Amino acid sequence: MSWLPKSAMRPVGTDASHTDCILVVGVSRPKLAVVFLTVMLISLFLTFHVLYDSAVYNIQAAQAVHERHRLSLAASASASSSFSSSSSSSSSSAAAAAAASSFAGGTLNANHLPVFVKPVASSNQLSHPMVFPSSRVHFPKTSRRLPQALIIGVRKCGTRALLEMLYLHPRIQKAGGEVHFFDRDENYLKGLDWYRKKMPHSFRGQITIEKSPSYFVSPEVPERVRAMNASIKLLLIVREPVTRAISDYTQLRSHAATAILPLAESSAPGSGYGAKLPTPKSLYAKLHAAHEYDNALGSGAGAKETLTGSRALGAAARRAAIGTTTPTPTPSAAQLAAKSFEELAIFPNGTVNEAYRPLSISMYHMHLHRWLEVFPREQLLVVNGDRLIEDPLSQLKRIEAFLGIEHRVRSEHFYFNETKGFYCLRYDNGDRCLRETKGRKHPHVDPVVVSRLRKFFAEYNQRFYELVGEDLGWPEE
Ligand SMILES: Nc1ncnc2c1ncn2[C@@H]1O[C@H](COP(=O)(O)OS(=O)(=O)O)[C@@H](OP(=O)(O)O)[C@H]1O
Repeated sequence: MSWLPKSAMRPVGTDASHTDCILVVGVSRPKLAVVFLTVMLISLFLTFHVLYDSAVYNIQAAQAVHERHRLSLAASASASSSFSSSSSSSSSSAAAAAAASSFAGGTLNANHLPVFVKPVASSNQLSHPMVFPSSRVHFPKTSRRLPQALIIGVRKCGTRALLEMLYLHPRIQKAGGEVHFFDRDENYLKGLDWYRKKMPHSFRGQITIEKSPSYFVSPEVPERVRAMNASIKLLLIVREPVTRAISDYTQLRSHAATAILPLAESSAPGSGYGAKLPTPKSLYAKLHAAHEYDNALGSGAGAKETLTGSRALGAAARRAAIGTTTPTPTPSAAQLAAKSFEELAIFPNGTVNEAYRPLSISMYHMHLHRWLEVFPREQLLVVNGDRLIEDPLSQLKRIEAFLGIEHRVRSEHFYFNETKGFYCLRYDNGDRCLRETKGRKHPHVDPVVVSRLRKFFAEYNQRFYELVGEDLGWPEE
């Protein structure tokens, strides 16, 4: 750029008395000017970036110190009052009711602040791990990532509680609902990109988890999961099989429908307890034939699981038409809903209706077998659902170790809610319990039937213990 000498300026027009003049500014080296301007813009951008950077860091650090402080207060309060449970639990349940849905309600809690916050050098040291040891905050981009871990089931064993409890950990991100990518063809055919878009945003280093309990019992799922990620970590939560079946029945009945396979009758005589155990293959063939029925039942939470009579009956009719099952008259959903668990689980001749869906899902060994044909045992962790109810922390510690993440979920994150009868979660922004569809009151079941079913399951359970290499100690009568 150069200034022209004064002589280069001349009056505009003929009237020299006017002072108007033209200043001509020329750029002698345009390329250099462009470079100069670019450098200016870049430094301007960097200045703003650093300012923004440090502002966000200060906010995060303040929040984390606050959270840490709050947790230590809560811990000391609970230690001193050793559970002011009844009053706090009722207020907590009110808070939970207000929270309306599941534990977290989808809001970010302080634990889910970016995990790269620099620790504060004080006694209030942040509990957030320092991923980047430098003195300034780094901003790794968030993106939607395919899950690195799956809760594959089992339905009614505490899959929702497990996911919400895991979400307490800052390294965990969860898919909000059940995606049913691998078990529903209409979703699977949409491809992995569709699935990825169903995942939450996560930071690098966080683990995304999805849960769809029907994955466990759907035959095509293990191969499909392996095709996506052969080293994925699998979480399987199980519960004492008879209790699980009763829970399943309770849920189905509460939706005014009850699961009974139309082909159940064909397996009635001599196929129940005391008869020769069916092979996993033959049992599985039956389940496979009833797969549509399973989908009609749904396997997720809440209303999705409602079995509409027409849909179930339609599936049964189609199967009958293509000859996959004995064409038996199908009772209406209302008739089924009116039946007791005892009637559905045990035939009048005293044998166990092993094709009754709530029972066949509880035959864990049969389903697990297929998973272990595809995945090595070390890639699967069996979580004890009964223990998760009584002592969630013990199970969460195992899972943290299995997932290779530091122990971050602490007893301060839980409190026992007397009203609900379950542990609820303590977030920085409030206490949350699972909604009322979790922890329903089970109907009274004749102890003779319970004992009969436990005997029936004893051998199946042994096979399951052998597969997982652990005895879960479920009662045998
Ligand atoms: N903390 C806490 N709060 C409430 N409920 C808890 C909790 N921990 C485990 N459970 C048990 O979870 C059972 C429901 O299991 P799922 O979430 O797998 O059900 S579903 O398949 O998704 O419908 C549910 O079964 P039911 O008691 O039969 O309703 C609970 O026993």
